Order: sequence, then C-alpha cells, then structure tokens
Amino acid sequence: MTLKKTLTIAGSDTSGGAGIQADLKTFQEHGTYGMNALTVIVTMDPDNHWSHGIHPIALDTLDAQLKTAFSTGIDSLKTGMLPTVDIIEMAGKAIEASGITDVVIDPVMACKGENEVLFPENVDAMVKYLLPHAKVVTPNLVEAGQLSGLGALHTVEDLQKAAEKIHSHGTKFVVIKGGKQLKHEKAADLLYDGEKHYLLTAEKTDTTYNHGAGCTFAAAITANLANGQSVKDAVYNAKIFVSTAIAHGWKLNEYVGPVMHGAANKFHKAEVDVVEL
Ligand SMILES: Nc1ncnc2c1ncn2[C@@H]1O[C@H](COP(=O)(O)OP(=O)(O)O)[C@@H](O)[C@H]1O
Ligand SMILES: Cc1ncc(COP(=O)(O)O)c(C=O)c1O
Repeated sequence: MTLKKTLTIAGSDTSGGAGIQADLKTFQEHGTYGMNALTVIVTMDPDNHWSHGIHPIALDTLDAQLKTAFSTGIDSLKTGMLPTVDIIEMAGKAIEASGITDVVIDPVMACKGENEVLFPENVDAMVKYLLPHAKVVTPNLVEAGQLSGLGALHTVEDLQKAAEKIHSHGTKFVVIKGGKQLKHEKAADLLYDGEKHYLLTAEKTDTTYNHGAGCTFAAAITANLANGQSVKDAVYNAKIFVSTAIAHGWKLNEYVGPVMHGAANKFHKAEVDVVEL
C-alpha cells in the first residue's frame, strides 16, 4: 500500500500543540504520510511565565532537509513559522523549483490574541517569495491585515477586501480565519477563489484552549488536497476537523491549552455551514 506524502516546512513547538507537531499529528489523522523540514525551534521558559524562545535553524541545515524531502516526491505541502527573510526566500525558491502545485502557505506571523507582528520584515518576503507559489494561503485576521496592507480588519466586508488584495499577489485561493476575533456570532472564515466569496461558519467554542488551531486547519487542508479533494472541499472538511479539535481543547498546564488534534476521528464532528456572499 502506498500513502500520499505530505510535507510541512515549519517550526517545532516543543509544547506539542502547534508547529510541526500539530501538522504531523493532523497528517496522520488524515491517513497521509507526514514529513518535515524544520525551520525553527520554539521553546517555552517554565521559570518565566512560559515566555517563548525562538531558535532558527541554520540555512544549510534547512537546505539539506528540503533536498531530502523533495527527493521523495511530495504530493502536497504546507509552510508554517518561517522565522527569517533568508529562510522564507530559501523555502519559496525550493517550492518553486519542486513544481509542486498543492501548496498551502500558513503565514504565521502573530500569536493568538496578539496584535503585534512578531517579524515585521517578513511580510514583504512572504509576498515576494511565497504567495506567487501558493494554491491556498491561510492568514488569521492580523496576518491578513499585514499581507493586504489594510491593517486592522473587523468585519466580513473587511475580510473580502483583504482577500482580494492578497489574491492579487498570485495565490489562487485565500482563506482568512476570522476565528474568535472577528465581530461575528459564529467562528467565521472567508474563502475567496478569485471570483466568489464564501463564508464558512461553525459554533464558537468559549475556550482559551485553542493553541495550534491555525496549524491544524492548514495541515488538514494540505492532507485533504493530497487525498484528491478540491480546494473548496478541502477547506470545508478542514474546518470541521479543526472546529472539533477546538471543542475538545484541553489544559496542558497553567499557560497553554492545545487543541485535541484527533478529536474529529473520535467524537461527534462539529457542523459547518457554507454560504456564497
Ligand atoms: N473559539 C473558537 N471556536 C471555534 N472555532 C474557532 C475558535 N477560534 C478559532 N476558530 C477557528 O479555528 C481555525 C483557526 O483559526 P485561528 O485560531 O484564528 O488561527 P491562528 O491559530 O492562525 O490564529 C479557524 O477556522 C477559526 O475560525
Ligand atoms: C512553531 C510554531 N508554529 C506555529 C505556531 C502558531 O500556532 P497556532 O496554530 O496556535 O497559530 C506556533 C505558536 O506557538 C509555534 O510555536
């Protein structure tokens, strides 16, 4: 039996909820074979309120990983945290050279609830080196504000404007995650295909245990594409998967609560509605 091969080019979240750990767990839950090229290691300081340490991987080490992974023949891939401009450029050029088209860019640049962008200089590099090669890009509200240049986004109409701007950078589909922050009674995400806007909605779970939700959503889209789904189906099914994972989020310690990545394969699945706007 052969399995579809899915690659994540992303960072390690030592606490296990986000980053490559979320991606590989999600790939496994979708029956694909997960591989990774590590870009950065994120640590948490237990003696200092769980403050984050960011440890980028050396460029030649990333290069060697990308060569290893691409030599196996990848069916689909995603990117996650790419901490420096050089790493973004290297990943973008390797993706372009690989010719792979099922590419999901999760433009990680802000942590949940934070409006400060972690690495402001990376925004231009993402637009230049990643978006032209993306089939799907999955920014959250803050990231979409940065990639579109529109700044703070509050309403579904704001999301539509931002999606059109981001689409003009070369990506084929834009998914903007409204999540908990958007002014909407549901957890609403916008999907734009270059012509039409669709709104996907699920019940908002009242929780802070949603660490890794964005990574899990993008990884589920990536696996669904490898498994032959259309982009619309891949996003719809990924939304069911992540909504269920959030509904079963749990407390790891006093600082963080990860989603339960595999909840959709164990428990009742969340319901998702889709409407064309
Ligand atoms: N409290 C919540 N209840 C239900 N769905 C949520 C909640 N928070 C986020 N989501 C959904 O989870 C997915 C990931 O979004 P989000 O957590 O905003 O991403 P990120 O981790 O990149 O900031 C999106 O589909 C979003 O709508
Ligand atoms: C390595 C890594 N990638 C990505 C993320 C983003 O995680 P989320 O899916 O919660 O947005 C984090 C957050 O801590 C991280 O440590």
